Amino acid sequence: MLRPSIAIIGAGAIGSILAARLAQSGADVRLVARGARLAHIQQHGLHIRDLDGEVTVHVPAVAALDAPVSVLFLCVKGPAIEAALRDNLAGMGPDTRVVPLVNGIPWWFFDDLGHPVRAVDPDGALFELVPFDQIVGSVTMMTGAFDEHGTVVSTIPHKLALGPTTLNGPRPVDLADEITAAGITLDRSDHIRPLVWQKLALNLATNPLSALTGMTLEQIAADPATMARATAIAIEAETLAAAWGCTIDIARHMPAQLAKAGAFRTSMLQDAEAGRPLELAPICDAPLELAEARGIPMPETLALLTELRATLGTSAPALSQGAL
Ligand SMILES: NC(=O)C1=CN([C@@H]2O[C@H](COP(=O)(O)OP(=O)(O)OC[C@H]3O[C@@H](n4cnc5c(N)ncnc54)[C@H](OP(=O)(O)O)[C@@H]3O)[C@@H](O)[C@H]2O)C=CC1
Ligand SMILES: CC(C)(CO)C(=O)C(=O)O
Repeated sequence: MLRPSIAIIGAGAIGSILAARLAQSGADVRLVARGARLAHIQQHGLHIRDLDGEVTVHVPAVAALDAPVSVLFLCVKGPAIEAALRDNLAGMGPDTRVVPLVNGIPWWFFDDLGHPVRAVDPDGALFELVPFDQIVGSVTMMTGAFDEHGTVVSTIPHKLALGPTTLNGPRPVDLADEITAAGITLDRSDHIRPLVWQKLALNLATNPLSALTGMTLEQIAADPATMARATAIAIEAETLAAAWGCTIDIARHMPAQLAKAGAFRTSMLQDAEAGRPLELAPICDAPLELAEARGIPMPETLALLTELRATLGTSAPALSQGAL
């Protein structure tokens, strides 16, 4: 049987793990990378250490796609999506399924708002670029971080949730075999939206706090004052999700969940430590925008974000485009 052609844009933590796992299982996969990372991957391959051990995997790596693929995974930070897509328009044909493995509120999430969420798609460019019926909804439930040798390290089992963006949207049917063959547990859900809200709540409650304090997830769980702050934000996220018609239950499970995650530095803490812009637009600004639209107060979230931005000052420009 002909296997689907898969491309992954973004050779960071998540893109590298996904590319390596898919390539190891014999998938027809290529990875779009840039700069020194592209040269390194072309010369030395991808180095991954996860629960199955340490491997070097050679994956075809290119600077840009030159022909349509069946499945296009976006593994870049939220604010980089538009440029990544524009650089790779040749990879997107009328049958390409686009799977954004990106934290926060996805740009396609509120098509029923009548206008895009400004924080994630300020002028509707993403709506224009990707036909809605080609998008597969997703939630990334895996972790990755580069160690000092350039190896991507992951310490939890790899898991992805994929599902149609709407009940009529494309189903990730032909992707399921590829994902599971790659040793990634697949949660195939016809109701991806509650999972997106659930993950958003976790990221909102932990990512900015970790970037502000430098704490790992288990350190947040172990520090009563910080955990209380995370819980208050998770409760605000629950109220927000409910205002948009979705019941989620995360705050009371969070201490145990964070303790179990161990010494993981969130992707936002990794960015803060590397002096990179933070992914504030989809994870923080978008929920605040949605809260404003429904008249939901989120004082704890707003206070944290204000403190984080003040701490970062102008030396680390946020990629956020939201009007905070
Ligand atoms: N890391 C984690 O544990 C988790 C991350 N996530 C989410 O997954 C998404 C990806 O995160 P992560 O892998 O950590 O991010 P990284 O910052 O590690 O990787 C992003 C990669 O995208 C590349 N990139 C950006 N723009 C382009 C472009 N135009 N063309 C080609 N490559 C491009 C970057 O290249 P360059 O370095 O040159 O900028 C970088 O290699 C984010 O939304 C994150 O929140 C979700 C769960 C866990
Ligand atoms: C692993 C997790 C859930 C931590 O908040 C994450 O998504 C991230 O680091 O961005």
